[in-house]
Amino acid sequence: DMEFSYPKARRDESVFDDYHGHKISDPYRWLEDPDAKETIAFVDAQNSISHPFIEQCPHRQKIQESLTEKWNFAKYSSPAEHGGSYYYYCNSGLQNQSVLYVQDNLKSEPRVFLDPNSLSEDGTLSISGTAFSEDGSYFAYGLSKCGSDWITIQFKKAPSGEDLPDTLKHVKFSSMAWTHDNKGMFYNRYPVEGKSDGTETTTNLYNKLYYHRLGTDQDEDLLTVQFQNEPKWKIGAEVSVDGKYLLLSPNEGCDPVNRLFYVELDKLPNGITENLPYVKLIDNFDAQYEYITNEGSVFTFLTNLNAPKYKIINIDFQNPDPKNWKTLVEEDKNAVLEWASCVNHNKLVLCYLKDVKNKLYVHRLETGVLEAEIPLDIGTIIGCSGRKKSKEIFIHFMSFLTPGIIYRVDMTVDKPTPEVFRTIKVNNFDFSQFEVQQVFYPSKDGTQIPMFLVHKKGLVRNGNTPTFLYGYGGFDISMKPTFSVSRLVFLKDLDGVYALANIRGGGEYGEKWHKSGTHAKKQNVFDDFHAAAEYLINQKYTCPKKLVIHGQSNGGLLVAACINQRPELYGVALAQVGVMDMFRFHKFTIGHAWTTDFGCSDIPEQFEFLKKYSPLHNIRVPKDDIQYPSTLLLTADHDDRVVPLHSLKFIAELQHTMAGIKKQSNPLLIKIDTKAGHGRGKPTAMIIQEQTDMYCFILKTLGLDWFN
Ligand SMILES: O=C([C@@H]1CCCN1C(=O)CCCN1C(=O)NC(c2ccccc2)(c2ccccc2)C1=O)N1CCCC1
Repeated sequence: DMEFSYPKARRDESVFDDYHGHKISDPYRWLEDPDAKETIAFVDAQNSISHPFIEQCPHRQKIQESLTEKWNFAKYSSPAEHGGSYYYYCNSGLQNQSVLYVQDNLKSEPRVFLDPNSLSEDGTLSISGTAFSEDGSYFAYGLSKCGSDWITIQFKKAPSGEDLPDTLKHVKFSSMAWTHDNKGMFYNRYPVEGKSDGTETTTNLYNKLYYHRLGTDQDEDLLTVQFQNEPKWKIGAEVSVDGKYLLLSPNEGCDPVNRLFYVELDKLPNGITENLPYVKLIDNFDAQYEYITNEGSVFTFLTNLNAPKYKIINIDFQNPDPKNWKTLVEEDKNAVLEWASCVNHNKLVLCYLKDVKNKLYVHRLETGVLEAEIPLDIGTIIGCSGRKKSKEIFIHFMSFLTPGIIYRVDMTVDKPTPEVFRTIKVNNFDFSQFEVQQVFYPSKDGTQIPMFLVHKKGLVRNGNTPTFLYGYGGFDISMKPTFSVSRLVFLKDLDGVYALANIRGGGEYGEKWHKSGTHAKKQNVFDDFHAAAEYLINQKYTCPKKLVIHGQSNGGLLVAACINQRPELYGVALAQVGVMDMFRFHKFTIGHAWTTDFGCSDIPEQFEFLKKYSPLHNIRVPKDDIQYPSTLLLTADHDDRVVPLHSLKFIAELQHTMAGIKKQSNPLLIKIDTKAGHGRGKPTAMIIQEQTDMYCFILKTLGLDWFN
């Protein structure tokens, strides 16, 4: 094992903060300025030790070839009908970005409608957000550079694809809502203050809703809604299916809660103007109200009001008092209602998650009565396209060993049955040699936690199989079975086990499950993950040295907190774009929106529970002969969701703490990519490089040979 000499990073012991009487030093505060020469030098110095370690992997070439070859299969989205034409995404296999195609009908010759690959050499320009006008004659799309959350909105005529000159800048976390006269679109902007290319860390406050009239300049756009006394609020905007209402759903963080205001568009004396007058239908953050459809003034919402697993209610805007609200579909205590869609004028398609498996049902809109189940295999619905006026829907199904099946369902019949519209195929991969099982294991407090295991059939449990454990644990986000070709490399070529732990904080069992992994209960998330590792070890799947843990974003925080707490339990830790400084995260970009899960160090009792697990503030030399696992942090210079400073400060503190400690022979490294962001929109070439890097790190640190 190489004895590492880590780059020396200046420790400024003079920097500290007083948190409610606690003096907390922050010696790497200077790393919070991404443009400082010293920070750039630190990044280069770190890359200059992590690159060679990863590049010198003897199997790198074979790994890259194996990943590239398996990645090279055609990927499709469900088709969606707009203005009588059908649109769908397709990636022929190794294209950096998927291409949007249009065809006159489902059988006719497709034409390229929008090919993002033609817009940048290296594929770092990606589509982020799209919206067709009501009659399908205009198409708005957001373009993101290098994976930043900032987008520039541009427009095309549809279905011709002819470019229009309109360009909307300084857009982030935006709705895109057309008025049904096809004359313009509502969208969100943040105030302009300095650099905004995705490498800045400045906070995003005072989100505003504008209306853009097609054919005019952006500086003529109308500032239609803003909340000057609520800097954290973001304004979700939607136009109702009949075009008569603008629905405003302000939210102030990431909790599934929103207020609900509305504007009757055809009652505006002068049409759309600045400072639209809105009616406050629901003026609290007690619950979420997600618009499904409306019949006149009777609106149908998906809500978690007194229903942590969600239900469907009707609110008549003419009789808005909550005592007049009606439940259309009751909460199901045994399944989470994830989304609902109105199709074929009078049907509701409801998608449930039951023990982390999706189920689809059809109900009557008028009565809420169940009409039929749409039969599906065990797996995940990753997409559904169809609108109120559609007579058919397309469902995109996926699971660990199913790359994708797109079904068409005729919604005009009594018993809607899925017919295969398209099957996504992976060439020369024999899925029959693998199996998936779902197990339930007890966490520290006895809570039963679901976990998926994927591995070759006939696996011998000898306690020595390389195992890859993935988790997230927050923000009401559920980790569902999906297909990943890179995972198959691990299963096939390394004879490994892949484990997906559905730990608390996610949405797998609704709002109670989410809440039980937040604020003062965040430790439950880490306990659930430790317990997953212990289960895999006690059941003889693997041993600590062969156990790889991986998490991204909130999952990067999970991995970092877990190796601080139980370094002896894990062999390799991959913490990608993680949140590491729990005292300061709310100061940067959209970090203030995460206090709904994390809390905030400005509040004394919240500082107390953050202090207990904040990765940056809980690094210490493990006791006895225990050392930190082989650790690789990954981040990128255009990540403006979780700014890179989190990972830079964490690796600096970790290397400082363990430098010179003889027993720490496992490498503690970070890789900072350029022209990349938090993850969304990353081009295929960069994804393959990143997966190759991770596998090289795993192979080298697990001392594994490469089989294929
Ligand atoms: O990235 C994150 C967290 C987790 C999920 C979304 N997220 C975010 O930080 C999302 C930030 C931007 N954003 C909102 O603040 N509201 C969303 C939203 C979307 C999905 C879920 C929750 C909020 C929005 C709402 C309405 C209209 C437009 C946008 C949105 O995109 N984290 C990074 C690490 C910790 C949490």
